[in-house]
Amino acid sequence: MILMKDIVRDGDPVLRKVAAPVAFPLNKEDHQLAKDMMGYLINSQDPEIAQKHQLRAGVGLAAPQVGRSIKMAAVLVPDNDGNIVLQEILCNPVITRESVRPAALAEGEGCLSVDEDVPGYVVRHDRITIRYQDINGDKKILRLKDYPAIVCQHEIDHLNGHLFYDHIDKKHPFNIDPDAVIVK
Ligand SMILES: O=CN(O)C[C@@H](CC1CCCC1)C(=O)N1NCCC[C@H]1C(=O)Nc1ccccn1
Ligand code: NI
Repeated sequence: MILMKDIVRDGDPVLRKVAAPVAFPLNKEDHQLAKDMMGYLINSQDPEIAQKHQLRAGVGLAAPQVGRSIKMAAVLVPDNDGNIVLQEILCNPVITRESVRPAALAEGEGCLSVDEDVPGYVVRHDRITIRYQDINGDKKILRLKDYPAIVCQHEIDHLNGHLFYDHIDKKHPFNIDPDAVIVK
């Protein structure tokens, strides 16, 4: 079971590396890691389990955040009513298309690997197309917009050594294109 103590924090170089592609079939260790990463998200979104184990609720987790520099991330994305709209293990994900139109979370972003708050709009793309392989190595395509698109961009960033605050305008953190979608 992954706990907060297993989550690597900003300053550790692993968070700034470009992670290595995963090979299929996944070896036992990487297959178990995928299960454990999704398990963390499921546990963290259950108030009782999260409270018991002091887990910060998360909607995504990338392998570098648990010290493994491989291109694998788990996403478990609820809508505002708490219904799961995206549950997937993204292996070797590549964003093949991205809208010109920007989007940002109204509340800004945080990261389980970044303990301090960094205020400001994290400017991303409102719509993206992702090509990836699932846990079995099957090639998949995802076309996403708004919140699920933002979550996946945050996770794919981790696999390429980027953190959310890299996308905040230092001088004008709350400046954003008037055409941007502000996602609640
Ligand atoms: O790389 C992955 N991470 O760093 C975990 C992050 C990923 C999200 C941040 C913005 C887009 C993706 C994460 O989930 N959070 N960031 C820090 C604390 C809050 C938490 C969160 O947004 N929780 C949440 C939201 C809705 C419903 C349930 N829980
Ligand atoms: Ni993160």
